[in-house]
Amino acid sequence: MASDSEAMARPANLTLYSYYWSSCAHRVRIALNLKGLEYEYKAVNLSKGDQFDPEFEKINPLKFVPALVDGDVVVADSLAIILYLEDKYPQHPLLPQDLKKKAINLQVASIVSSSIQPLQSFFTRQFFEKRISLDEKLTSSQNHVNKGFAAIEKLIKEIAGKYATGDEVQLADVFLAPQIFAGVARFQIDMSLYPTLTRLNEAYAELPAFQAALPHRQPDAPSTS
Ligand SMILES: N[C@@H](CCC(=O)N[C@@H](CS)C(=O)NCC(=O)O)C(=O)O
Repeated sequence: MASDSEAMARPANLTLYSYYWSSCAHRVRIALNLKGLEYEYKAVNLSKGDQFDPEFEKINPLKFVPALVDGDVVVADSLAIILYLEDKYPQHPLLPQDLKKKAINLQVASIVSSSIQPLQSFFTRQFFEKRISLDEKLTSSQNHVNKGFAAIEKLIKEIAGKYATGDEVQLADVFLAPQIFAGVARFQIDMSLYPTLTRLNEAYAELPAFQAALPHRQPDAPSTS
């Protein structure tokens, strides 16, 4: 097994299957940037149905982005990918040693990835497409995002420093930044309800690793001109 220093020294051979607008892929882009890992970006155009291509299905049988290929390792699902990166590339650790802080980081990541994003997602909204109106869809997404944000605000209010669980950027931040971005850009969430999250979001905007991961900075983002 490679030691930590070997893993850090070895140039990575990483390919990320991503879609610029995917909040799940956005998380992985931040983690890769924080760890200083270069990667090849392979766009999977979700609006055109590229996720259903049989070639992509070989990479992720669930037909979702993100998926990561690292040499002979193929891993899908943002949390699994980021925990894999954490083990293999320990530079810029995303999980603190402190057990309480570590638990909160995992809890925030899990709230975002299982109790917010799947309920607001394109897939769920598409299922309801013909059954409920556009307004009802937006309200439903907003309710799920607000429920999750209210819980996270309470969870981290006392423990937050410059970032969600202290003065280091950790896993919770990697999951929060894309969810806040999606909350504002897609679901018009009133962030004034969440002063801690608002403050954190302002701090994320200053960080190059977060800036470079933004949807409009990706190679498959539509040109604005
Ligand atoms: N739990 C998975 C969820 C992945 C997921 O829902 N991906 C969305 C984009 S954020 C997707 O690929 N949707 C395609 C579709 O609904 O067909 C993760 O965190 O990676």
